[in-house]
Amino acid sequence: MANQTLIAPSILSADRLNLQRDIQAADAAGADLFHIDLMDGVFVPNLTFGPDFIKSINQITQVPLDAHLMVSTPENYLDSVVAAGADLINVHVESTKHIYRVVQRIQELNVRAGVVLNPGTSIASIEPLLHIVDNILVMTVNPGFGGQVFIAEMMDKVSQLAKLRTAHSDYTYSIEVDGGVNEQTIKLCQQAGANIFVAGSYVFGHDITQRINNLKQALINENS
Ligand SMILES: O=C(CO)[C@@H](O)[C@H](O)COP(=O)(O)O
Ligand SMILES: [Fe+2]
Repeated sequence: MANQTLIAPSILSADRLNLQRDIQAADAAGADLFHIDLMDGVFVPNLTFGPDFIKSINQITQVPLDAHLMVSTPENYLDSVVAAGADLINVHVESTKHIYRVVQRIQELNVRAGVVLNPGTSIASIEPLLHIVDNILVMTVNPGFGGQVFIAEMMDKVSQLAKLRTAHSDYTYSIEVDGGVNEQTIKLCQQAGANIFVAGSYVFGHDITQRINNLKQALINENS
């Protein structure tokens, strides 16, 4: 996962009444990771899924699961999210008083630990964590909802994180982007240095196979 290029469909935009159908279509189309947004209505003004939902998804796919925790005091959910089958857990810096401890706890549970930067959160806020985190998720929209417009200014943050990793041999994090990713914006993200690409409304509610192919193709074309 560290340097692998991964397409991560965000379940938030899948059809809730046909979730299994949508997930299995994305799985068959070559989804590399499923991104699951947990929102508690406190850290962000929206309510979504809990750990039981992750467990259900885990039962219908072999694709690894990325839990994006938009909850206050995420430490209360770590054990249950791991037990539910998450392979990567991303936690917002502002959601806990003890971000270092939260990262350590996720890693103790043998799961990859990521920190999330909101559009208004700087790299400086996670500087003491850069040598221990497995992933950094750069929000390219404000957290809480799918279908928002990509904030291109966040590409500076992505490229700075990529440069810092090159300059420090002990920094091994992957770089993930989340929000407003489509067949155009994914190219900007890749050029800036991201390698995990979350896409919700671009993938679901459309021809899922075609949309995942478009994202992969955009990356292939960038490489060639
Ligand atoms: O975390 C979030 C939103 O808070 C995302 O994961 C969204 O689900 C992305 O949706 P799109 O912007 O791709 O529609
Ligand atoms: Fe997300």
